Amino acid sequence: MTESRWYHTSPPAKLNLFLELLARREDGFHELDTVMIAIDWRDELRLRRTTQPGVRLSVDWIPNRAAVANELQVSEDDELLFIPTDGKNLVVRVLNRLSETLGLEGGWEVQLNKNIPSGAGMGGASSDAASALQLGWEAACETHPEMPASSKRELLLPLAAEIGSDVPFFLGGASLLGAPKSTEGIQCARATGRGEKLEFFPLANPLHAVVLYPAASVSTAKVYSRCTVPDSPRSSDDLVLALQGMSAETTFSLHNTLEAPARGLSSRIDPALECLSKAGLTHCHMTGSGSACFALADSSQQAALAAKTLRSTFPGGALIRPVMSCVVPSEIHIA
Ligand SMILES: C[C@@](CO)(OP(=O)(O)O)[C@H](O)COP(=O)(O)OP(=O)(O)OC[C@H]1O[C@@H](n2ccc(N)nc2=O)[C@H](O)[C@@H]1O
Ligand SMILES: Nc1ncnc2c1ncn2[C@@H]1O[C@H](COP(=O)(O)OP(=O)(O)O)[C@@H](O)[C@H]1O
Repeated sequence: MTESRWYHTSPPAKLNLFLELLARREDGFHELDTVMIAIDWRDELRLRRTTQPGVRLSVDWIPNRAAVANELQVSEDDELLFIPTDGKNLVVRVLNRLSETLGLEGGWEVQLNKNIPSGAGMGGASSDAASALQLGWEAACETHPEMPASSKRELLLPLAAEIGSDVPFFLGGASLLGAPKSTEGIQCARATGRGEKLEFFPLANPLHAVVLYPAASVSTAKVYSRCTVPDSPRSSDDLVLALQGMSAETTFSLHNTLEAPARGLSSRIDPALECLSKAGLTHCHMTGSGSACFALADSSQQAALAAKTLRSTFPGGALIRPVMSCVVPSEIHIA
């Protein structure tokens, strides 16, 4: 077995523009209707195949742990900065499963540099896992040229869904069908089921936003456990049409049913929503199971200015960034 070259990409985060519970399932999960966009707040992931078995993962923060701790106003060993490097990391888990599925000898060397806050409702772990799947496939094809490219979709999609509800979203749509990237322009998806059943669609216009992570970790399981399925769930139909520029309505509304229970679990979400609203931004909501919140801006300039103002006015530690919608999956480069 030979070693491969280094493959790298920049896993994007996501925002849930809409999230509604439809039913509680027998397996303890909920049937969802959610609309997700990928945003250009990115981790950095590099990997190669090695002759040594197992997954050797090293993790650091961008630009460095001390700078991120300072921005969050926490110590460098605070729980907020903890990222597992063992089998609890979804990157390790997905590469072990890929090796098993493809019957690969040897192992993997991985470098993960975090930018996306962990446990923020921004899908950082799920996105890293999807990128590791994509890079792992490319590296495996280099050392095993006999692998049929046609089997990529039927092999990777089930693995992604097994690792987490949001992982399939970050694999993207057309790219798994082998369509050339340029024909994609896909930046949004409606997800149902646990979140793994996806309908990708193009945004009529790029979305600009400010994301504010208020230095608080919220347990996804606890948030869901405090939710009740509404008698008449809202539908994302109108939003999906509006995002594609296919609605007669000039305005649209966003919604996240996990927001209320999450606000009861963390006192940092209300001030985040309030400050985003006072910064002249619209559609202020929490993403996913939180604690990160976002608000839409009319342009990248308005988003940059609002983020700058918020960094000087928001009380306590936070990561505050202007962001823009982007395509999934992210570009793969070979070093
Ligand atoms: C909330 C969302 C919204 O996009 O993302 P994040 O906020 O985590 O980014 C997802 O539904 C996160 O899905 P997933 O990645 O599977 O959540 P996990 O952390 O694996 O699940 C933790 C727990 O959340 C509950 N859960 C999760 C997904 C789902 N559709 N229904 C649920 O009830 C289950 O109790 C599960 O055991
Ligand atoms: N690659 C990873 N990056 C960040 N957190 C990870 C990763 N792999 C596993 N985790 C664990 O997953 C949880 C956070 O997952 P993450 O996707 O960042 O949260 P959310 O889905 O709420 O945005 C934490 O418990 C963290 O320890």
